Amino acid sequence: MQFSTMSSLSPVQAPEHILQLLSKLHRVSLEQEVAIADKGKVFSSEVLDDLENIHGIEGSRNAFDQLMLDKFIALDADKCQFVYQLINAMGATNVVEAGTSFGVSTIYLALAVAQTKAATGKPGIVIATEKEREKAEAARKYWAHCGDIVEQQIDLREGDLLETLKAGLPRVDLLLLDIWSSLALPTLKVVQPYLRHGAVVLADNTISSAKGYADLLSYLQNPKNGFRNMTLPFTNGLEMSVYLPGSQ
Ligand SMILES: C[S@@+](CC[C@H](N)C(=O)[O-])C[C@H]1O[C@@H](n2cnc3c(N)ncnc32)[C@H](O)[C@@H]1O
Repeated sequence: MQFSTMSSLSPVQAPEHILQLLSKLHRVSLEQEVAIADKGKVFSSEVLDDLENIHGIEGSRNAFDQLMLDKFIALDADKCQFVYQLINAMGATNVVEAGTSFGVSTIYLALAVAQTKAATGKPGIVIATEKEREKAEAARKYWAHCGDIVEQQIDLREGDLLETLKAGLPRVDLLLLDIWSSLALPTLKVVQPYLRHGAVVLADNTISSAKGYADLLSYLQNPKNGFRNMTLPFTNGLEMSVYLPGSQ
């Protein structure tokens, strides 16, 4: 199979049709966010606050879900490339993605896991999660367009991830939290028992959404929970924590 790189600055190696799809999907995602968010980027806690002013606490959650139903809210391309690099650097083969949407970041995770599996000979899987049936269906179509190299690496669990991640997880090398901020800590607590020593946990937008992530950040920063934590200076922040229980 012929592999190309996204651009001279991207580390991602994949067949040309996948790189073209990724560029297109990132573009659509950014256009959607500019159209609905004042800051040109969707931060779930801020959008929810705005909707609460219109619909009240009760109605805002439903209005938020409706608004997000056709939105990608994809992880930024540079962050996706970083996760791809990290998976290859760690030799990570078991990855959990909390929040899959239309499956853009998942494609990077799958491409990287295909490579680490080939390099290490270990088994592995990308466990993806999405509660909206329509989004899951669309994600599967994009992955099918990518082909076996992507499709075969993914176990998509449809439904509420606080339920779907409760059982059947392997020893997890990397957890990507790309989910509404209020769900990040509950998700981490579900996955934490499966994290291997040295596992990496990433969470998106932790600078811009520091308020929404207050509980997650204080949990990660409390040494008794086993994490060593830092904020990477990507746009809006990307939290990187390494799970090293017993070493504090
Ligand atoms: C920020 S988007 C994920 C974007 C994706 N990682 C990407 O880069 O393309 C978050 C997604 O999480 C989904 N989600 C929200 N709550 C969920 C839950 N309880 N269980 C599973 N998925 C959920 C939303 O429907 C939304 O599609």
